[in-house]
Amino acid sequence: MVTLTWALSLLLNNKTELKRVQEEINIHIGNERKVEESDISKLEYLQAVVKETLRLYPPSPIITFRAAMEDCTFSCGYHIPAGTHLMVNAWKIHRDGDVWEDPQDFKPQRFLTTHKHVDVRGQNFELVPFSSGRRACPGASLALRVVHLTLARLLQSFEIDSPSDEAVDMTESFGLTNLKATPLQVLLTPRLHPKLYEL
Ligand code: HEM
Repeated sequence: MVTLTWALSLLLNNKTELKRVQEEINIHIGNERKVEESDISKLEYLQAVVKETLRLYPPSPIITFRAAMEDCTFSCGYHIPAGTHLMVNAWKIHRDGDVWEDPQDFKPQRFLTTHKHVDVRGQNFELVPFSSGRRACPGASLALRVVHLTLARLLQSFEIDSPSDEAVDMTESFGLTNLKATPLQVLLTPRLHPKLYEL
């Protein structure tokens, strides 16, 4: 829910990207049937939007409860004695200007070009929304399936708009979970045949 809220907010503030995902869904699935889970692998731009959302707004921005198992010294000079309690600032890593061009900007395209091989599952340390290693999020696969399918269905089924002309407020809350500080309001207009909305 947190990631869906941020993804919709980002898309509302970047209408070209919103149209591009909807166009991709039109091309690969059309408007005669609903998007299914098996379609997601074809929706590369949608996947890039989800990655870019998790980069800019990782739901768990600080990864906590770690301790150094042995003394170690980083190449940059930091010495970490064994037993030191550690926290990883994923939010900061995800906006590191040495790794990401225009780190504050929403650019899903980067995951189809310069960062094509960077994934969110903990193998690439510049993008760790689910953390990494043996205590990484065990719900990552489920979360990714739900986020992709729900976002795809929403964007396929509805034109999405803001009730006002103002940009969506992107203020983040403080805390262990990165919630949007203000509620997201959206106007939904059906864009498919009425029979596709029947339960
Ligand atoms: C977009 C959605 C999600 C994100 C970004 C996320 C992210 C994370 C992160 C960063 C951690 C900390 C891992 C660490 O300390 O190294 C974590 C832990 C955990 N997550 Fe998730 N999570 C998500 C969804 C879920 C879901 C859907 C479930 C369960 C169905 C889940 C279950 C857990 C559990 C049980 C842990 C604790 C693992 C441990 O301490 O060994 N998460 N998650």
